[in-house]
Amino acid sequence: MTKLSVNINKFATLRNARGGNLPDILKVAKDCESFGADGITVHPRPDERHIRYQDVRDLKPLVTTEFNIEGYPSPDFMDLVLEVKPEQCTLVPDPPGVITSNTGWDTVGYQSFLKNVISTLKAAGIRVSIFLNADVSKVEGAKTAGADRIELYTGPYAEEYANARTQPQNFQLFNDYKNTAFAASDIGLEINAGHDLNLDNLRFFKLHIPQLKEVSIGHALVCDALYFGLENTIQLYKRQLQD
Ligand SMILES: CC(=O)[C@@H](O)[C@H](O)COP(=O)(O)O
Ligand SMILES: NCC(=O)COP(=O)(O)O
Repeated sequence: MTKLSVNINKFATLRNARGGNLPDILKVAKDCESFGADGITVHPRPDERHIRYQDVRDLKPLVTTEFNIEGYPSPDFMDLVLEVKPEQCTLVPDPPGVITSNTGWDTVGYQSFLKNVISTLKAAGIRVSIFLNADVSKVEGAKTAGADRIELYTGPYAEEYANARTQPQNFQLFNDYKNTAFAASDIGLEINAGHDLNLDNLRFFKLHIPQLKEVSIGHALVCDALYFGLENTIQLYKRQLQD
């Protein structure tokens, strides 16, 4: 079964809208775990518009499943991750101020930078995943940089999946995801995926990428929780991830 890591960024967005502590994201994280989440993901951004650096520190002793911290490896981010020591760190090439993540790493151009960052994280015992587009040509660079896993950036998949309902013959893009996943697993990289996954598109992805270890899902899951409740929603997502 593929693991579900719940990204709790959007709960922090709601909390920050009023400046108080509602919802309490520490309680949210604990509740997600007790409702069945296999992990908790956070993506502290430089402007701290949702998850704050202090949230990450406060979450660490409470999270009993897998803690996954995502972000661009700036000096501040690296200090935080090395202090908190999550089970997994997912490196994302986001420039500061981007609305949301929108591409994977150029593992060729950033090879020596990634190698350096990844060796530092791995020396601290942290598993490293790197955010990658569905592009076979970037897979080898992920391996030589020292990553343990890749996280397939599924934003374009989600967009194409929605269109493919009316024009399934146009769903060529999915071959790129399959080829990238198989090329990665052939050289010993494990496969995560995330971004814009939802209750419509998750099952198809899971069924066609059998190596899928873990997905991290936030935005759509939080939107669904408004209608179905958090516990039901987590169970609905988990059902999509069954073998
Ligand atoms: C790497 C990735 O795809 C996620 O972290 C996603 O970008 C969520 O971040 P936001 O909640 O800031 O949009
Ligand atoms: N790594 C992807 C993630 O954590 C959540 O992305 P989204 O579901 O909020 O688009």
